[in-house]
Amino acid sequence: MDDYKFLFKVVLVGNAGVGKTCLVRRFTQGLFPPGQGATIGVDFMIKTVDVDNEKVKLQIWDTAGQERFRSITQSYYRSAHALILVYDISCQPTFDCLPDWLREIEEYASSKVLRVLVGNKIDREDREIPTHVGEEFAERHNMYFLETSAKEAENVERLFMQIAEDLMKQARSRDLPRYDASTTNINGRTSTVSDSNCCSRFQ
Ligand SMILES: Nc1nc2c(ncn2[C@@H]2O[C@H](COP(=O)(O)OP(=O)(O)OP(=O)(O)O)[C@@H](O)[C@H]2O)c(=O)[nH]1
Repeated sequence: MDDYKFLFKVVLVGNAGVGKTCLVRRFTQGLFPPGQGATIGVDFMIKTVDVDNEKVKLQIWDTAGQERFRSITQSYYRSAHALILVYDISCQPTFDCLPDWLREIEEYASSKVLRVLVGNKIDREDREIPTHVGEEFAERHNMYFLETSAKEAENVERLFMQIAEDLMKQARSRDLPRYDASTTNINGRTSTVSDSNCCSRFQ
């Protein structure tokens, strides 16, 4: 039976090739897929986890990093409870693009969205971005920070579990409205909420 107490929408963004799909696959299926093709548009996977003995369903949206899909992926920001912004610690340009991604997030996502910065591929030996540089960026922009390896399964479980715990805490303290699938529609109105701006997000 598909019973759960909370449903949260988590959206991954970041440059093409930083490992978004691999992070999602690692967490939801426990594998590191060989020869992963680029994501076309948006894909999603579901995983239900236990937090404090409650079932929390995470709907994880994996967006394409390629510029040509940007207008599609932007429409998914709006109803996100959490946004994971990913860069590749061995690829400086993916870090240099972070301010552009933040501008997108500011424009399209709720100001209350939980924002997480992730430096992926820490198994690689050709690191270009030191940990402290990622940390400082995250601190400056009020983001939670973690370095991961989808390949070696490092910190991946921790990343999503931390998000689930934080969102549950917020939901509990702010009495989050019941999630309604129709709220994922960017122009969607729902009868369950009175403020058309907030939908299933935190107030
Ligand atoms: N060494 C290493 N390689 C990784 C890791 N995560 C992903 N990769 C590799 O990076 C490449 C891109 O991974 P994807 O998960 O497809 O990247 P993406 O961010 O989803 O890319 P788009 O779908 O184009 O936006 C693949 O060749 C992966 O095998 C990691 O943690 N370590």
